[in-house]
Amino acid sequence: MRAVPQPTHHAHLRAEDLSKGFEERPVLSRISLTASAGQRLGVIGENGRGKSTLLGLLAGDLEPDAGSVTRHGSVAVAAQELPFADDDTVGTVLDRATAAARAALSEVDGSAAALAEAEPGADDRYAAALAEAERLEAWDAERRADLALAALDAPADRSRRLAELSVGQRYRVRLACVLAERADVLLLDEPTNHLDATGMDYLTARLREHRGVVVLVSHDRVLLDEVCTALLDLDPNAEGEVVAHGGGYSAFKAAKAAERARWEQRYALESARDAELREKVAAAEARLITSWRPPKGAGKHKRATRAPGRMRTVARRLDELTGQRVPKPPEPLRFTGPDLAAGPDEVLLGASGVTVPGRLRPHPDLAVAACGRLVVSGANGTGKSTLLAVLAGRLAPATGVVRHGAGTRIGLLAQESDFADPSLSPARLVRDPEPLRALGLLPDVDLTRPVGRLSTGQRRRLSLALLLLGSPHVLLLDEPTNHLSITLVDELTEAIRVTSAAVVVATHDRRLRRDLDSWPRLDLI
Ligand SMILES: Nc1ncnc2c1ncn2[C@@H]1O[C@H](COP(=O)(O)OP(=O)(O)OP(=O)(O)O)[C@@H](O)[C@H]1O
Repeated sequence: MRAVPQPTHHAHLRAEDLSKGFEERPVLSRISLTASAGQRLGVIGENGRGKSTLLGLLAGDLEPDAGSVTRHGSVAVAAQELPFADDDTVGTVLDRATAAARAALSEVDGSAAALAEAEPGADDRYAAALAEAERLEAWDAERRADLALAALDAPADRSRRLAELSVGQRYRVRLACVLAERADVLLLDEPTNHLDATGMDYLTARLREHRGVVVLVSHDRVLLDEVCTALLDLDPNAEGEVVAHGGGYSAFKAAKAAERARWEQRYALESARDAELREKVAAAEARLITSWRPPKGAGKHKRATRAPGRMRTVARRLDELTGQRVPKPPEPLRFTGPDLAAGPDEVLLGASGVTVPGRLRPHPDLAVAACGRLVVSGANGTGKSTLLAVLAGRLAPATGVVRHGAGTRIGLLAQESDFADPSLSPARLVRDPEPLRALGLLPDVDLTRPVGRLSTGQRRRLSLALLLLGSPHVLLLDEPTNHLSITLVDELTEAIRVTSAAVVVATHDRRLRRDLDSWPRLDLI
């Protein structure tokens, strides 16, 4: 008799003591987690902390150096980049996503035929096939996929080649398929990066109603708040442990700040106690050397020669105690926006009548004054990135004119960070690494690693650093929060609010839009 398939609520994911490193560098050390049906775990932490690596291990795409992962139920993954073959199409991804549903339907047909033939055990087989098809809502799989593709504004034409799609479009195709698949365990890496407001609402609703397990890596504070039942913080606490916090991001932020304050307080207290003890020991030692000289031949002489030994024992014991003390709280990377100049002209940048066929429709003219601010908004495909590329002079418009003020420096942070030679390190990409270090965007250890080995967020940090080092008078920021850690998003928001440079931001990030809601807006349609 065939086993009756497990219903979705038996979905379960368990990782025990997972460790993983690359090129002798430990990235994750002894991470354990458990997630059962109905639990939605957000994974957060600084860029390069190992969030994508953890998802890769949970998915079984990466082998751990130690530890194990147990999965109950089917798993669907949307990684930051979708690997694809040259001839893969939207249809290929859809077929893979609906394969289980199609198999379930064909089993229903096969077992129904067996039932009609009165084959032994056919009734059990038919019941199992029906249960599996119902669990997968298999009859509805194609329609669900179409709905998801439409809601996420992903290309629905089955014959479109993936190679011809943008990174964002490919991600949306993959995400739509993952959401339509009805897998038990969903593993999503930065799912909001390429979504507009409609897409984010759709994603949020699907995740909230998912009956299995969700593990998602995200910098999107609103998504973490609205979707997650717990957050796993990969930045270790005072005990060196990685722990999960119940609730969404707002609760976590408060708990994390309180924990950091306690850690700093404890460290200060233990350091003061330690210093006091050491002072006392040093003073006792000094007294011993300078003032206590018993006459030779006296019994006291033996005690005198033993005394320094005792002092050494005390000093050793003190060193041991120091080893057991709470470690110094790590100094987090702190990004401070550099002092950018306001620009040489009253109007630094202007555009009128600018269009690009198929990418950017007519829209109101725009003029960016010195110290000016502008938020560009619009659904996916309305041409925000195209407009920014045109404004930066990287793309020629088909109609209209773009005016750059004389001597005005314009810098663009594009959505994706591409580096021509991935073997070069950040330090080799600049003439002088010191200003790069001073920005506080990359730790020293990453300044000398090849760019191709850095994590996605670390590469985006580098792009941001290179942009700022050019001291632009106008900052054009295309989805600036994508791939960045939440801490840096907060710091960057503050920096662009106060900088003397003019700033144009295109973003779907709901929290950032709220933070910048006093800025003028240009809505593309
Ligand atoms: N294949 C690889 N070879 C060498 N180093 C790697 C490899 N994959 C990841 N790393 C390193 O492992 C660390 C963790 O990378 P990972 O992408 O998991 O981090 P992350 O927390 O997801 O980062 P981000 O927030 O920037 O996306 C980084 O220092 C990265 O450079």
